[in-house]
Amino acid sequence: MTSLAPLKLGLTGSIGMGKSTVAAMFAAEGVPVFDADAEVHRLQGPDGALLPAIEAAFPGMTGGQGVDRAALGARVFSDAAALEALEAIVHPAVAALREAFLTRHAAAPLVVLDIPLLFERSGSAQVDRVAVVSAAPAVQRARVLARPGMTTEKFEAIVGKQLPDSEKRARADFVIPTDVPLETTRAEVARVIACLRTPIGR
Ligand SMILES: CC(C)(COP(=O)(O)OP(=O)(O)OC[C@H]1O[C@@H](n2cnc3c(N)ncnc32)[C@H](O)[C@@H]1O)[C@@H](O)C(=O)NCCC(=O)NCCS
Ligand SMILES: Nc1ncnc2c1ncn2[C@@H]1O[C@H](COP(=O)(O)OP(=O)(O)OP(=O)(O)O)[C@@H](O)[C@H]1O
Repeated sequence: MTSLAPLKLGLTGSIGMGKSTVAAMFAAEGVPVFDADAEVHRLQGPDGALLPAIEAAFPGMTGGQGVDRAALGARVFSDAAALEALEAIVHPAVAALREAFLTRHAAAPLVVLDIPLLFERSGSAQVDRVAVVSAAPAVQRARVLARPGMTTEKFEAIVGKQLPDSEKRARADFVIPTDVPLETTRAEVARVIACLRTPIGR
């Protein structure tokens, strides 16, 4: 009997739209989730596998606690070439971890790949369906600017590097609203799972 590979749902959305929160809702429903951002934090954290390569490319940006995220963010979000150099170090490592995750969960009917830059780095070709988490711009802005160390300049630099939310919504199979009560978002997550678990949804 041929084993069906998992249906791969890409989960994406711009900064502060609610990817991590919605990914946790899928996980709570028993769906295996690959969290690319969490893997990047591990790779860049204390004893992270990428620290030597990042220190070589960006001297002084790592220490006992791993990458100095604020300093490296300030360095790369205002310099396209520097961001490209950092991505060239990080993205292949994340891709290898993503393949290991898919192998580990080969028998699951459905898996979620939480990838912030799914559309920006043509990752959508590697998934079967795409769900975009989305909220009104004012809600997104308020959430992100409330974060410690975040500035308007950094927020706008990051948003400027990400595909507009309207474009992501237009390209998505599912749009999961996050500027609504958590229960409403959770119900939408359950609906997406139910849809993808039926043969028609596949
Ligand atoms: C530069 C770094 C150290 C800054 O860390 P910091 O904790 O300050 O920001 P954080 O990682 O939480 O990202 C903040 C926001 O920027 C977005 N973002 C991160 N990297 C990028 C990128 N290369 N292009 C566009 N947006 C990005 C994230 O999706 C998030 O919405 C970090 O963002 C990083 O290493 N980025 C490069 C790797 C990458 O592309 N990661 C995102 C996809 S896996
Ligand atoms: N209905 C909702 N669904 C999801 N998040 C919500 C909702 N209502 C409020 N929030 C809040 O919005 C914030 C979303 O932040 P979260 O870290 O999930 O976004 P993100 O897209 O992962 O951000 P980043 O791209 O910076 O990693 C959280 O603080 C969450 O509690």
